[in-house]
Amino acid sequence: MTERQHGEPRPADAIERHPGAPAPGSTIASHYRMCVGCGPDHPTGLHVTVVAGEGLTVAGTFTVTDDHQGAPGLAHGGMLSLAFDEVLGSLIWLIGKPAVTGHLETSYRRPVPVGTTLHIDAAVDRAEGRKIFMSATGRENAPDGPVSVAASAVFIVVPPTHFTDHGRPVAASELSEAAAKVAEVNP
Ligand SMILES: CCCCC/C=C\C/C=C\C/C=C\C/C=C\CCCC(=O)SCCNC(=O)CCNC(=O)[C@H](O)C(C)(C)COP(=O)(O)OP(=O)(O)OC[C@H]1O[C@@H](n2cnc3c(N)ncnc32)[C@H](O)[C@@H]1OP(=O)(O)O
Repeated sequence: MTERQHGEPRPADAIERHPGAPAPGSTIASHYRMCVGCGPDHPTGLHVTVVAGEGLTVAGTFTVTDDHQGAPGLAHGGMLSLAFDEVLGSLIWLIGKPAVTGHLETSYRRPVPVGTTLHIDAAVDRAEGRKIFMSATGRENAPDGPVSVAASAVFIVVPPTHFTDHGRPVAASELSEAAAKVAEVNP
């Protein structure tokens, strides 16, 4: 193998859709019922929904409510960042490897009023070793609406034991089928 010169970018590793990934057009189930990003049982969470796209892409939605305000009537930037973390994080179900957010950058382009539905398109751009580089855009009220927020992220692939080593014991009923499989929780 030829040695890389100083400053020469490392070649990207191949990264592909997992054969067991949810089919394009199908909903990616919330991984944990009380997740503040996607959990259906969280009283004030974002209730983000995500649909698998073609290749390594997903499309998510987040509707801003009074629970998500920073300035009166406007979404808090941290909540918008959370929505992006959630949608970007759901790409792991297409790759079929557990990964956690290492770095997340959000660029706020327009204020997002309460009542807005953000349409968030996210994609895997490339991989380098355990690092997965991703990006996303959030558009106002329609898949082709104006871009309100853009984000990029580096997720790091972790062993499945990451969640059990650092989290708490969990019952399969709290997790999606896919998450229970990752966490190796028996029903
Ligand atoms: C929540 C799940 C509950 C249910 C459990 C069951 C199953 C669930 C399965 C999946 C979860 C499903 C969905 C989740 C969806 C949405 C949630 C959104 C995602 C999150 O909300 S998740 C929480 C926030 N997140 C964290 O809680 C991470 C805390 N942190 C760490 O746990 C470590 O910090 C770690 C593991 C990141 C790295 O530690 P490490 O020791 O394994 O890695 P190491 O140092 O060897 O680095 C290896 C290579 O990554 C590069 N690297 C390292 N850190 C980097 C960084 N920060 N930025 C850029 N690059 C970084 C190095 O530079 C090196 O690169 P190179 O190889 O090129 O040198």
